[in-house]
Amino acid sequence: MLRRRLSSLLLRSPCSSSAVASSYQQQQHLLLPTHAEKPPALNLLRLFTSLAGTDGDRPFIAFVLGGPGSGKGTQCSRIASDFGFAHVSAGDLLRNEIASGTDHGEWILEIIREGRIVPSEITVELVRKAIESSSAKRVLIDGFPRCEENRIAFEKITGTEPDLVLFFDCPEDEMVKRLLSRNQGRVDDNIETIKKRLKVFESLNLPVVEYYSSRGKAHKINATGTEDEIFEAVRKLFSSLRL
Ligand SMILES: Nc1ncnc2c1ncn2[C@@H]1O[C@H](COP(=O)(O)OP(=O)(O)OP(=O)(O)O)[C@@H](O)[C@H]1O
Ligand SMILES: O=c1ccn([C@@H]2O[C@H](COP(=O)(O)O)[C@@H](O)[C@H]2O)c(=O)[nH]1
Ligand SMILES: [Mg+2]
Repeated sequence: MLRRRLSSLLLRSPCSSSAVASSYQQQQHLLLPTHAEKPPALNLLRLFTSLAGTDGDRPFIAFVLGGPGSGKGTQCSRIASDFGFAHVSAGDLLRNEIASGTDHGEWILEIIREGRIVPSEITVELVRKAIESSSAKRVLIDGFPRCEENRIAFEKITGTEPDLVLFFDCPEDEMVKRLLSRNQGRVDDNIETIKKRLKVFESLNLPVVEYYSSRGKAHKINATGTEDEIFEAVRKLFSSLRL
């Protein structure tokens, strides 16, 4: 019974459970996975090894959000080296799944190629495992949660909330310019996919930032200017934290 209830919670299409998502679906339904894209079955019970109960011991968790190309990865590397954080990039975890030829790899690749969001039962599990296997006392989660449904699933499954949410605020034209000159061979760094990622960002990622803003957890950083200039603002914020 419990298992059935939890399965229905987790196996819903990504970001289709909230009011935000359903209005988004009406506008942008082509960007969402179809029923046929339901992932191969996972051992759902494994997902309920939560971080809850270890709350006192759990690391300080910072979610790092921002549009595609806003500089999340670049700034996370610098925070990691200057402030002793482990850097967990949800996008990298998914790309590792593709590269290591897992059961879900091809299916994940298609979703990324189309700029859509991988279902929570995949990403929450990857992120949770990465946090649990890290010995760091401070962890940056880069590029997750991507939508309200991701956020709710993470909080339910891990029994915890982030301590801090960093939001890199960058104009669209600057993000597009950066992505088109990134040159890392990513399947999603082409103008068609970038346009889709920007729509997903605005419709689905931003509500997560708004949610955490309303809880007083989100800190907006102006992500224009040089990497050094942006890091100065980041450094100020992290220096003011009691970590
Ligand atoms: N302040 C900056 N000015 C100019 N270019 C930058 C700046 N910060 C990062 N870049 C470059 O822009 C590109 C995108 O940066 P980065 O990979 O850090 O973004 P991201 O937010 O992680 O993107 P994605 O969501 O696609 O993973 C990279 O080539 C990076 O070197
Ligand atoms: O939580 C996540 C994180 C990422 N994705 C998918 O991966 C790509 C690339 O992510 P980056 O953070 O830009 O590296 C993203 O566009 C999504 O398709 C995801 O679904 N869920
Ligand atoms: Mg990145």
